[in-house]
Amino acid sequence: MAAPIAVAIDAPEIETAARWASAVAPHVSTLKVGLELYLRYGPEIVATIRGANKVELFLDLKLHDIPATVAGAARAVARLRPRFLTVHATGGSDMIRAAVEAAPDTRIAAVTVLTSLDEAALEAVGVRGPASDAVRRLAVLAVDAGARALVCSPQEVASLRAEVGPDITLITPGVRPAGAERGDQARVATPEEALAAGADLLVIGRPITRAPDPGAAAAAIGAALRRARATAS
Ligand SMILES: O=C(O)c1cc(=O)[nH]c(=O)n1[C@@H]1O[C@H](COP(=O)(O)O)[C@@H](O)[C@H]1O
Repeated sequence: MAAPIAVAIDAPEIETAARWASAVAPHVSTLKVGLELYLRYGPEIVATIRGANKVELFLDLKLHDIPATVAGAARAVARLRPRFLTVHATGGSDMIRAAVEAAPDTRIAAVTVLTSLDEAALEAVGVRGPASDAVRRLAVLAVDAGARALVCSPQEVASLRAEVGPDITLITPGVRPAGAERGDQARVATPEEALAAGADLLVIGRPITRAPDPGAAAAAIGAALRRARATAS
């Protein structure tokens, strides 16, 4: 079974993206296309990434605007039939609901607090207290507005699961295998920790795509997750 991993295909050009996609697709459930590729290539990149790869598509555009504009944007990309589409939860209830209504066949995933932000960075933008408090507040707001998926760091997954129940898909970037470079991620955990905490889908980019052999890196993390699952059950 493909591992519950969304590989972030954050490449500067389409040829590299296609190479990464075909290398990792046999090992993972999902491929994620984000702003870097979508803003350069638009729907063409979605067709390329899907190509012959049997994977779900995660379109990570992190929409954040007034409700009417987000509705229009969500409608524009809904025809690409992504499994997931991200919006920023801080856009508020009406904006999230507008996205949900505009893309009924897509799971709108509300990004709570970016995994690159630590407590000090949050305070600098006016959010006081632990990141987990803001994550919880935004998660409840997003689910009440109809979002069926949430993006948070692995550090908040266990408490969010208790808060929102089993039916909401919990997606965690900020995943770093032991010893991997953290880069710009602040709130991180290993793949095994994220899974044990209750994440449904782990977003992993550079630890896979920047490895000497991305296919082997994806396979190795997938195998580690299967071992962790077998030990836990
Ligand atoms: O929405 C996301 O996917 C996302 C939310 C978030 O809070 N943090 C975050 O890193 N991401 C995305 O997850 C991916 C993480 O990539 P790596 O840091 O290379 O593993 C990037 O494509 C980010 O855009």
